[in-house]
Order: sequence, then C-alpha cells, then structure tokens
Amino acid sequence: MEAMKISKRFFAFGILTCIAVYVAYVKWHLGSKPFVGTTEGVAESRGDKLTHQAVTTDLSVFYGIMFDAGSTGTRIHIFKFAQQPRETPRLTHETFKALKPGLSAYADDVEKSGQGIKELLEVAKKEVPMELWKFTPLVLKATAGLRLLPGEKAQKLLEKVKEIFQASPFFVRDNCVSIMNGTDEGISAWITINFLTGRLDDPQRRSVGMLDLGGGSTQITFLPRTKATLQTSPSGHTTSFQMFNHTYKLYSYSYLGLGLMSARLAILGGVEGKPLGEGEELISPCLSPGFKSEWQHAEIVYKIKGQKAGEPLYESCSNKVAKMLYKKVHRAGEVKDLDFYIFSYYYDCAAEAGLIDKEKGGSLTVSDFEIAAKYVCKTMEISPGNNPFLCMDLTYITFLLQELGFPKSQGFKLARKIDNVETSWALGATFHYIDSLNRLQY
Ligand SMILES: O=c1[nH]cnc2c1ncn2[C@@H]1O[C@H](COP(=O)(O)OP(=O)(O)O)[C@@H](O)[C@H]1O
Ligand SMILES: [Ca+2]
Repeated sequence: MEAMKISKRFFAFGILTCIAVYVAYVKWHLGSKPFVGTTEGVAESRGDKLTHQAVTTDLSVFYGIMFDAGSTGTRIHIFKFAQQPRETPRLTHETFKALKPGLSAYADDVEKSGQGIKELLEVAKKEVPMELWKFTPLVLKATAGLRLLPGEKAQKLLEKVKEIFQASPFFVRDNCVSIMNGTDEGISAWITINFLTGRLDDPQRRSVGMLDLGGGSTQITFLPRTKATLQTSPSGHTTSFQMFNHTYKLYSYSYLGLGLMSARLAILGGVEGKPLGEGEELISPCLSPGFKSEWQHAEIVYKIKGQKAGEPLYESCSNKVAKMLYKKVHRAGEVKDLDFYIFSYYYDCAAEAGLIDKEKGGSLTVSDFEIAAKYVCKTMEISPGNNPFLCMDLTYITFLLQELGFPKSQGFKLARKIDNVETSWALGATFHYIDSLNRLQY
C-alpha cells in the first residue's frame, strides 16, 4: 500500500520523539533485549554486531493495537508504523476486523464476552511479528454501550477483558482497558480525520470537523475559528487537549442516548433498559402502517408496530422526531462555515438509501438526506420494504443535522476509509496513547 507520510513540523517531530522515548520506555520497562529492526543511530551505539544487523534491517517497525468496544460491535485496529533511519515514521498499514454484538450484550454472561476478544487477539498475533509482541501496546476503549450499563456490570466486563489482555503476550499497562469519555471519543476521531486528510501537519490548511453517529451516542467535534464559539458554548462543550507539544482548543460534545439505536428506542417511545409489560407494544408513526414485528436493542426485545394509515408518513414521523429532539441539542453557530466529515451510521444509512456508493462514499447535503427520507417514507406508506427502519433513520438524521446547526444546503463528506485506514476514533486514540507514554517519562 502507498504509505502515508506523517511528516513535517511539530507532528513529525512529536511522533519521532515520542516513538524514540516509547522504545526507550519499553526497553527500560521490559528488560534489555535488543530491539529488532532498530534504527541505525541506536544500533551504532551498541557495538559491531548490532551495527551490522542495523545495516541489513535498517527499518524500524512499530505496532499499536486498539480495540473499539462500541455499543453494536467490537473491533480491532492494528496499526503498523515504519521508520527509515533519519526519516520521519510513517503509518504504513492498518488491519481491521469487527465482530458483533458489542461487549455490553454480554452484561449478564461475562464469561462469554471473552470469546470474541480472544478471537480478535489471534488476528493481532498473526499480524504483529512475534518478536515485537511485547513492545506492542494493547488497549481497549469502550463507548456508549458500556456507558449506558449500570456501573457494576460494565466494570465486570472490563475486568474480564483486562484479565485476557494481561495473559496476552502484548504490552499492557494498568490503564489498558477503560470506558472512554464522550469528549475523548470526539477528539480522537477529529485527530484521525485531520491526520488522514493531511491537515494536522499543514497549518495552512483549515481543519475539518467531524460528526460520528454511533449506536448509543453521537459526537460533534471541530476547531472553532471564532472566539465567540468558544465563549458562547455551554459548559462541557469545549475542551483543550495537548498532543505532540501542541495545544488544541476544540468544540467537542457527545450526546449519550442520541446514537441511532438509542434514538430509535426514544422515537418508538421506549425507555433504555426497561422491557415492555405483558401485551404492551410500541406503536410508531415512523413505521409502515400495519407493519408488526419484534426489535431487539440492548438485549431487550420490543414488540413494535406501525400506526394506522392516515397522515403522510414523513409528516407524522418528522413531528415525532422533532419532539424527541426538542431542546436536546446545542446549535453551534459556526458549523455552517466549516467543512465536516460524517461517519458511522450517517454513512451506513446513506449507503442503505443508495445516496452514496457503499465502498467509495461520497458527498451529500442535509437536503439529500431530507429528499431521501421523504421518498423512503412515501414508499413505506405502501410497504415496509427491506429495512423497516429506513424512514425513521433518515428522518432522524435530517433533523439531527439541523438541530446541530447545519442548514439544508450544508455539504458533508462521507468516507469509510481514507488511504485504506478506517475513519474511526481508533487511530487518534492510538496517537494519544503513545503520546501519553511519552509524557510518563518526563
Ligand atoms: O472502525 C469502524 N469502521 C467502520 N464502521 C465503524 C467503525 N467503528 C464504528 N463503525 C460504525 O459505527 C456504527 C455503530 O456504532 P458503535 O457500535 O460504535 O456505537 P457507539 O459509538 O455509540 O458505541 C455502525 O454504523 C458501524 O458500522
Ligand atoms: Ca463508535
């Protein structure tokens, strides 16, 4: 694969420094075995034999493993970095594998939760050369699924994962398994997208914002250009973070319960974690009239039903969605002047509706979602089709984007991968983690 250059200024310098310190750190931490594929400079100081080895294997290779324990699935990202002597390191490859359901589905059967984690760890063992296993950091971060679970249940699941991680041959620290807070999730995804589009290392290029629509929560993150945005934001909506000797002041907020699956439940009138009573069913104006089925969410099965035919489906559904979203979302004025990438269920729904190519992604406006919602809802007045939720989902997205402050004409970019790397928070979080190892040293 064509390698991507991290390169230039602070970012290149930062990553160089932090990898060097990180190597020093793991060597110090784990003993003094020579580091395979060490750089020429390091090897020279270690005597003839190693110098010779460095000439023949002059490429340093580093890996980082990040598990994304999302509400609807668990995914492993294995990142490979390469560094030529005296050159900046490059992200050269990502291996990605996803499993369903998410960790939270095993809340009442913790033992079973380990199976998927072990399966994904096997992928890492195949991908990372054996001699680098113990230098390769292994981390799991959980998002909305575990945030929504009672604390004790979530902790038990995390303990189980930690046990498995500690028994693995990879480099694990005490904080290797955690629930990530929503702001960090947004920041990490923002780092990923700005890194992959080459904006982090080029101050001349304006950064892009990002919107992620998960199953349980949804995030908005961008770098404000006006002071007014930072000054008028509600508390908790702005954040400062440091990475590679640079401080960023971002607008970032995660709405727990407004991920697509949680939103479906709220639109249907259900309550998270609460099963329906005997004979009860959820009747929705967003489902095809007369449609009847069962829907499972967070391990609970709900009986669901469409409303009797009457008002046009899009009108009745949008009234319901607007009510559900009323006063839940902050409108940041500046967003209409910025470029945004949108991820996850925004992408999946757009692909499902045929608005973008499933593989290649594309560009869409809020209006495109609205037109698709109106069209799909119209067809659902006759038949539920293959995806009985599509009218609801597209209507929800249309309203959510407007509640966030985007006008109908706003365009968005949709990309699942850029240069063969998943556009997920995982890469940004890996950079951040490596940087935190760096800070640990000083
Ligand atoms: O790395 C990824 N690559 C592709 N899609 C992803 C990735 N991570 C999450 N998704 C998408 O995110 C959505 C589910 O969100 P998730 O399960 O992460 O919920 P959460 O973020 O609310 O915990 C799905 O559309 C899934 O395809
Ligand atoms: Ca997610």
